[in-house]
Amino acid sequence: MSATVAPADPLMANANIASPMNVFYFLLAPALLLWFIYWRISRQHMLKLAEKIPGPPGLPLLGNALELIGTSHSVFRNVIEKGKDFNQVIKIWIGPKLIVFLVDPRDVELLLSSHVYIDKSPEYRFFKPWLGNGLLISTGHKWRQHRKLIAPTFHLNVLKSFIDLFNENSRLVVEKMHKEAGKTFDCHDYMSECTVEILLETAMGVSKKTQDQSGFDYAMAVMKMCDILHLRHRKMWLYPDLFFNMSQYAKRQVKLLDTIHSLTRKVIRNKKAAFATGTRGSLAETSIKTAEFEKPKSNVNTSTVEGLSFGQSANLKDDLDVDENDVGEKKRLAFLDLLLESAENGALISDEEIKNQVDTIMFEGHDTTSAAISWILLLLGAEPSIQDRIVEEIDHIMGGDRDRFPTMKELNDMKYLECCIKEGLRLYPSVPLIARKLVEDVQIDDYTIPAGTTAMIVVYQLHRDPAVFPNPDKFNPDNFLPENCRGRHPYAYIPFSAGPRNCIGQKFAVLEEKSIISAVLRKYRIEAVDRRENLTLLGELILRPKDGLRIKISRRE
Ligand code: HEM
Repeated sequence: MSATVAPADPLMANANIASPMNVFYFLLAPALLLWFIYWRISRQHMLKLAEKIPGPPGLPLLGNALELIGTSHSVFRNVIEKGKDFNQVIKIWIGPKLIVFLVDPRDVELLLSSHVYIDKSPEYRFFKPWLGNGLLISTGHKWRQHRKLIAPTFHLNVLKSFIDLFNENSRLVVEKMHKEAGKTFDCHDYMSECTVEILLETAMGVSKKTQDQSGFDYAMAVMKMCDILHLRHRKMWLYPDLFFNMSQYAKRQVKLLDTIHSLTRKVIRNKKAAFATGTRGSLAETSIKTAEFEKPKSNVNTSTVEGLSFGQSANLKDDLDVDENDVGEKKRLAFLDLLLESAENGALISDEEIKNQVDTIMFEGHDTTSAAISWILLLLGAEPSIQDRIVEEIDHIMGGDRDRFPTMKELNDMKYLECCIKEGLRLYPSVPLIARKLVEDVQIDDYTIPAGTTAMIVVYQLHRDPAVFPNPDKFNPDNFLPENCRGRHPYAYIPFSAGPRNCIGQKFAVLEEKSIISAVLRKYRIEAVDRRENLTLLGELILRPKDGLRIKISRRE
């Protein structure tokens, strides 16, 4: 028994001192010190260059982190206020992390038009459990390969086959909203459900009736998931997965992802089953059959269909503007049809990658558009004369028939409505911040921004530059009349980003918005209940107000 008590033998005592644990601790301290010295030296370049960039003073080690602690609203307000103080390039430190904000169109062009600075900032990794290696967050060869594959599935040639489904779902949401007539309600809930269901029936090609889960449940799970991701951005201690996984948020995330992924898994299962029987195209049924889209004469270039070009793509050709002659038969398939066909024909895309892309399109394709449409309904609700002008335009184009639904050509012709949509996205860009990780030093104005920095484009502020948009806070659709756009810097207005990583769904989004808004306005007069100046803005992944967007509707005679 006595042998198990404290060793009397000094040799045994020495053996304990040299136990593996003690050796580990003994070596850990110098290893950490060496690592710290190496880390400091490797950052000399960054620290030296960062010193020259203007920015608010910060605390040792923490930098400006304390200014970014708080509610989502206060953080967004701080970012916008700081931007006003400095106007051009501004740096802040969040602990060891250097962030540079850009709000000048020339600087934004330098970054976004480049094929070098295409990497998303490290915070996008929080999306991984949800979107895997989908288009939004992937980079390098995989991103290029998949972008090339997917971009043509949002070409106008494909979109024209969606018009009846856009119209059918617009009709349904107008019908659903009928029970709200005369009451105050949040229009965002309706728009979320409608935009999810449009995506299911168009890009995914399944019928919403065959999904067990409503578009609304999915949209709500997405919104709560975005809250968690945004919380991780704001709370530094939740950055490392180790700490996040121990928090209550990780458990909530697992449940939300289960709801989200169960919808996307079912979509793929349904579509695969149809595919196996040789069925291509959407499985959804529609009672609306609009007149066939007029096929353009062969010498007409469809690459810039007037009225559907936004920001940079209004002036430059990009991969979304593929000339009709370049688009092979295979590329005319809708999104999920094309992915399944590609997987069948070779190794371009695996099952897991298909799931990632479906999750990405379902998220990017509904949350952005539902926010944009809801903002516009609120803005129009405060401007009866602008509403009347849109309705006049619609009546003029559709011969005063408010019961039938517009063709693709008629949607294209709704130019004033388009100005309103553009103006809505100027004031309330669905994606208010775009972040890139700089993989190389970049010269911007008089400053060299070092590699390793996160470059943050503050779209919200860029769109409110009084030098570009006089009286920038006013809702003024005339800002987008052709004569007022002339000479405007192409990167001064970028709701869909710009350059090689711009939004692949922008034409889809504009057509969908036109279809829904024109359907709502044909039936209802809108009155804004919330005042813009009283709204608490959450500048999260998607720009939205804290308490929804409340309007009233009344039947239009
Ligand atoms: C009003 C509606 C929309 C707005 C304002 C919008 C805006 C944007 C912006 C700003 C980006 C760049 C994000 C970044 O670089 O961090 C983006 C990327 C993207 N968007 Fe949209 N979007 C909209 C609708 C859609 C729709 C309808 C789809 C698909 C159906 C879509 C699919 C995508 C995808 C896949 C990307 C990633 C592209 C890439 O990185 O190559 N978006 N969008």
